[in-house]
Amino acid sequence: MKLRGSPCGPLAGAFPVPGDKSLSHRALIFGALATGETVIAGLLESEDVLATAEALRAFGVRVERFGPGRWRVIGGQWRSPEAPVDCGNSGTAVRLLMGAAAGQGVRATFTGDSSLSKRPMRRVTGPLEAMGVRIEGGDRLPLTVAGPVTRGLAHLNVPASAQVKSAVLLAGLGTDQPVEIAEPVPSRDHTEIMLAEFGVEVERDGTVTRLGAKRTLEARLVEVSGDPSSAAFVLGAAAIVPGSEVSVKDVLLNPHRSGFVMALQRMGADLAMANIRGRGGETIGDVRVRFGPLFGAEFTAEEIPSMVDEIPILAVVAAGAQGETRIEGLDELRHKESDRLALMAEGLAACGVDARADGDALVVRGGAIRGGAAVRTEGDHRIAMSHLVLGLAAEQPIVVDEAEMIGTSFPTFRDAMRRLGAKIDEVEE
Ligand SMILES: O=C(O)C1=C[C@@H](OP(=O)(O)O)[C@@H](O)[C@H](O)C1
Ligand SMILES: C=C(OP(=O)(O)O)C(=O)O
Repeated sequence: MKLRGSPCGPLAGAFPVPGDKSLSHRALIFGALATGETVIAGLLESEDVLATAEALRAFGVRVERFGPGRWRVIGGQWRSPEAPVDCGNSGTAVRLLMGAAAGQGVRATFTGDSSLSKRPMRRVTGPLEAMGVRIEGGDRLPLTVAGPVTRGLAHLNVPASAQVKSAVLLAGLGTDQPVEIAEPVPSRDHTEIMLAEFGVEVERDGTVTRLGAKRTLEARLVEVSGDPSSAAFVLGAAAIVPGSEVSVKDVLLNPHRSGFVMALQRMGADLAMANIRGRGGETIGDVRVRFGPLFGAEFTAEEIPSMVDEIPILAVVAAGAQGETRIEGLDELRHKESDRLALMAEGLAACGVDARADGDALVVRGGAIRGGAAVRTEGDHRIAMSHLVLGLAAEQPIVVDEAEMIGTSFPTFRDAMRRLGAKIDEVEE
């Protein structure tokens, strides 16, 4: 399905964004490792998260939906699935499940779609192998992981990856040996926070995270807050469509996830945060953005992990700003659902924006956005949503070639945007 984002009037409204994808995967997996019945409210029911739910069933775990966003997971000992476990498009699903399965001492073969099958996995299987886990396969799926974990590990998490850190911590639940991870640049810490909520002893000492003696989980209630990576499309659109004013409610504001909000502020956006509070060990709140003048800015490699999935929409915001924006340290973007660095430079340029990749940096010079182009997404949800938002602020509509994949992270994107006044519609073929 092709979608078109067209120039439109001001966006206005307030709404709660759907549940956070990172928290949703973790709530299901941790519930599956816990003793007792975990109840989850606000789970993101996107394809990536549903892939995790289905995978857990293959491991013999009872996972049930009992209402919109309301799920029940009955944890216990996992069994080795006979058939390969298909993780679809989701890097988080496959990498966290490899670690968790190893820690449970089971054997499983993991597969994924064509995009996931191109993504590097050695970054996870390497550390798991060092923990005594048997691995069959190379750097790409399909791969077989066979527990048990027989050794502890001290791991240096470079490049900063929360998926690798999580896989090591989850595998570490299966041993009483020391397990620690050092991070020169911190990646998102939802695993550390949620494991502690589930009763695991997690010691955090500056840049080092260590598992303590208690490595068992007890079931609990998990309330999933709004996804800042989805909110970024809404806020980014409000920042560049003249006259807009939009608020997102109950969104996760963990400092390792709020890089995009900080970036908007640095670019001069009219932005306010309110109602900041704690929930389930995380910080959440509401964010309001009003259209106003934006200015180009520089972002360094150290800032990237706090907005790694938001770089495509940040590049779109940069297209609507005055002057040059330079975003450094984007090598990891080449290893996501697509080569996001190359596709953003290509898509923006096709829409008449002065944008280019410069080594592992993205350089965007803002100004009038011509649009009037069809853009290639290579099935990457964030590339699709970013260009649809760009179309709202362009002179001519922008068409994206494949929009189904938006369902992997933000299935209600089109409805949510349309309710705010955005013009996003299907292109008849
Ligand atoms: O742990 C997570 O939930 C995620 C970590 C990030 O990946 P890396 O760990 O590869 O940086 C991010 O890009 C992904 O969307 C979700
Ligand atoms: C990179 C992403 O997800 P994952 O790694 O889980 O596929 C994303 O959602 O942008």
